[in-house]
Amino acid sequence: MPLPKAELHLHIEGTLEPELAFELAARNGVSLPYADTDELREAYRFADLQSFLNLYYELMAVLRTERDFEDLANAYLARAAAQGVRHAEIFFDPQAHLARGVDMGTVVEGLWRALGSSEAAHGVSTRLIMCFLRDESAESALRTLDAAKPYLDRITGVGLDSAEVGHPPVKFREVYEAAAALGLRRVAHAGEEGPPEYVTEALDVLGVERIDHGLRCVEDPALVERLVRERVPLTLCPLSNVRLRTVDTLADHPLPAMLDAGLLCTVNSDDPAYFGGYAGDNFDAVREALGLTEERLRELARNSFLASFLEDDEERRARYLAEVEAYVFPRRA
Ligand code: HPA
Ligand SMILES: [Zn+2]
Repeated sequence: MPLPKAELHLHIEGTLEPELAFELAARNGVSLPYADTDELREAYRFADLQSFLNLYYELMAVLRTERDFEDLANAYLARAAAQGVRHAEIFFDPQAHLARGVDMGTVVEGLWRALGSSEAAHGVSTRLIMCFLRDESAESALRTLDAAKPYLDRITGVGLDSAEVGHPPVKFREVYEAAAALGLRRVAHAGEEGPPEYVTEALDVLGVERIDHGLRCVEDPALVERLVRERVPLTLCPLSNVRLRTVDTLADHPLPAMLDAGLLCTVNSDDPAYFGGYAGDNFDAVREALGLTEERLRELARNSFLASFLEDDEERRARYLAEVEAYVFPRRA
């Protein structure tokens, strides 16, 4: 049995495995510029965030119907459950679909068909977080929030993703204020490729409760001190960092130093179909590469539930936390 954990940084569109991409392409009569799954996998050599995003947006062309989004989410939930994920807070990128003529209802209803039955089908509780694309305009983000209004009973919060550098959090002040007024929780990607100042701005201007990635906070000791003091969770994605070249190798990842500093770190998969592994694979990889002790791994799992948006179900959070404390690591060969 794998260590129980929550996944807090997961783009549902980034769970599109090559096999499912080809299946959906055939179902929808969409042609992909790759001969087969092997040729597609060959394209998974990224120089940076943008080179990944180009492929990520290109492959979304196969997602057209409610059933496509349902199948995508079910495939993710099954894989996540097998790796010990008990609770998943799932990002989606509506603007990328609206731009292709796929409306908000198709996306949210389709995802919900899987998320609404996830506890029964997979034993995984879920939340949905709608992300704004930061390389699109602030007006587009406001229109997207407006389009989501009929579905707010299914959406827990808002996030901010896509190309970071040159698109500081302040650009989205207005839409985050509007989201807060609607009772939505707030998170944002910051400090993945962008500078530590973007982390500070996301906290001070957007009022976010968690920072997605936040890796580059380590360049600013005063910021680290603040994140520790205010117990701001960071949703780290170690395999993503290697694939997008934000760290050279996993052995160079600052996760151990960040934990030593007292930061509330969590480990997540980001876009597992593209970056070489799901949540459990990320835990295994950091354990191996960084020599994390069982108590450090337990701390990461505990942090994931402490950082999750389970305020409306504290009983469940307590149950998950108890599972973490009771977990017995298997003997290693
Ligand atoms: O890792 C990421 N960073 C920013 N935007 C994204 N959209 C999907 N994955 C990512
Ligand atoms: Zn991400």
